[in-house]
Amino acid sequence: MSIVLGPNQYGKAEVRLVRVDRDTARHRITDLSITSQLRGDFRATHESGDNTGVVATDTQKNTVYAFARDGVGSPETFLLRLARHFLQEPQISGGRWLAEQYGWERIAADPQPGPGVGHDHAFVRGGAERRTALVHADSAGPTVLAGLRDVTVLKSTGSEFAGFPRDRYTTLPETEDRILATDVSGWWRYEQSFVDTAGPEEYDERFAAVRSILLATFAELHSLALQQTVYAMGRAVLEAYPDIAEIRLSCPNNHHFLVDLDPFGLDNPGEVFFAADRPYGLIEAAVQRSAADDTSAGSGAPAGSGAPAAEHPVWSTIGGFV
Ligand SMILES: O=c1[nH]c(=O)c2[nH]c(=O)[nH]c2[nH]1
Repeated sequence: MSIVLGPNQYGKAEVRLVRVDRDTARHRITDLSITSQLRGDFRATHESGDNTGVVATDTQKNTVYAFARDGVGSPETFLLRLARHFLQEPQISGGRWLAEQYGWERIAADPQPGPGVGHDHAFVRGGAERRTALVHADSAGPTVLAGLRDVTVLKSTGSEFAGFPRDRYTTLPETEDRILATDVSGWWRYEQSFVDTAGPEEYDERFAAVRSILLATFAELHSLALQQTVYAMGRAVLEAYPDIAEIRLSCPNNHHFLVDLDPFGLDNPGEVFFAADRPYGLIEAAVQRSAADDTSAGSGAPAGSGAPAAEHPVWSTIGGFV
């Protein structure tokens, strides 16, 4: 029997970085949690504790803070900068750099705030929502994913669920009018053409645009199933942006059950709900370009087959849909 070291990576997880841009009196806050993980030839440290090639996780953390002194830019460009830096070491052949960004809004300084106003240097944290970015680097170069997590949305009508099979365990009534609520999380992958040319502004603008498309589609589509809504949201993003190769979405179905008010002699015409927190439906889907349209490397399916492209290696670093 021979035992060998398999795939491995190491680094510092969840480096909390808050950067204040204070070049004018109107400050800007960038609040990030960054994880840096290096891959390469680290057999010596695992097998014999020889740390000659090990860039300490503490050094990785310090590099994050030192680089932030020059400004962060967008999460994507900051991670690309870290990746390029660490890849200069010959023993490092790749890695994975992840950012989660928390949103801060300006506190309204005026009781009747208008657009573009708000306090210069006092902020309130947004909800659970985070913007995410991931740079995965290997011998093929860097791949960039952008995403979001836990964007909580609800529509109070415009959603049905009916036509599903019934067996002896089925109790769910069919409904033509229900609340549809979810926390949208997902990742999308930029084509190399976008990564080669985009700067921080392009990443920021694109993030905002994709988020808007996801929300508008959720709002506007009359939903016959959360599955239909999820697919439509992803589809709308790919239709709007040819340089987004693929998007993966994960959406819990945050059930709102109509409360039976009959025992109290009351009707309930879709007005009083119990918001359950678990169990919840979990609807996940990748929305892809068919192999014939996919221009990225590694597309394995036969051209013109209408089949999805082969799985890009970056997805194995996510460990699921998000
Ligand atoms: O949109 C839905 N999709 C389902 O698959 C499902 N299953 C269920 O019980 N409720 C719902 N709602």
